[in-house]
Amino acid sequence: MTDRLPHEKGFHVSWDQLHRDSRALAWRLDGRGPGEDGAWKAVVAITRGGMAPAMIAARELGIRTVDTISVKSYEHQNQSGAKVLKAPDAEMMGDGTGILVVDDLVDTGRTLELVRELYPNAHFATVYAKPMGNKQVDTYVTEVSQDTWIFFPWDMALQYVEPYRGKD
Ligand SMILES: O=P(O)(O)OC[C@H]1O[C@H](OP(=O)(O)OP(=O)(O)O)[C@H](O)[C@@H]1O
Ligand SMILES: Nc1nc2[nH]cnc2c(=O)[nH]1
Ligand SMILES: [Mg+2]
Repeated sequence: MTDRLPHEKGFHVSWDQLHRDSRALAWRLDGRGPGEDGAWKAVVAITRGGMAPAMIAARELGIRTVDTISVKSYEHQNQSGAKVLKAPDAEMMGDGTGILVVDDLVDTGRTLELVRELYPNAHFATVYAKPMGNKQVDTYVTEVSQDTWIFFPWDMALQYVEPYRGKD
């Protein structure tokens, strides 16, 4: 995106790391919902990146009601450049009370800002957060600097590398 700083650093997340961090996120949220015993009503994943963390969190917290919201961001000059392509069940969502909205990360905060406008009482959780967007998140696990690009396991593959001293 045009308003993002250049990314000087890379933060590479393996499946194992993502699993551990998503579990840590779930444990932080345990018992903090508005229901009986602090239960949450449902988990809503922001697709696509939120789906794996949301699945892991739903499993940890014993939540079987899982829905999705799909947000597409546009690179226009105006701030209203994000659009909902697929909304979760309206009756279930209400104003967001008791709903755990999960995404993999918050960067500028634009995606969460839009979802928050729609469901102001939902709880917003991400695994990773950058400073520009972290005020949009209620709970997160790890903060990385704004000039860091996070590489997720679904965007990577194992590759052969030459030995440090070159081939024999
Ligand atoms: O805080 P922001 O600046 O809005 O950026 C964060 C969003 O960007 C990425 O999703 P992306 O839109 O790239 O789509 P994807 O999840 O389908 O990969 C990421 O998964 C977050 O949803
Ligand atoms: N994979 C990935 N997607 C993003 N979308 C916005 N910021 C990021 C990032 O750091 N990594
Ligand atoms: Mg996303």
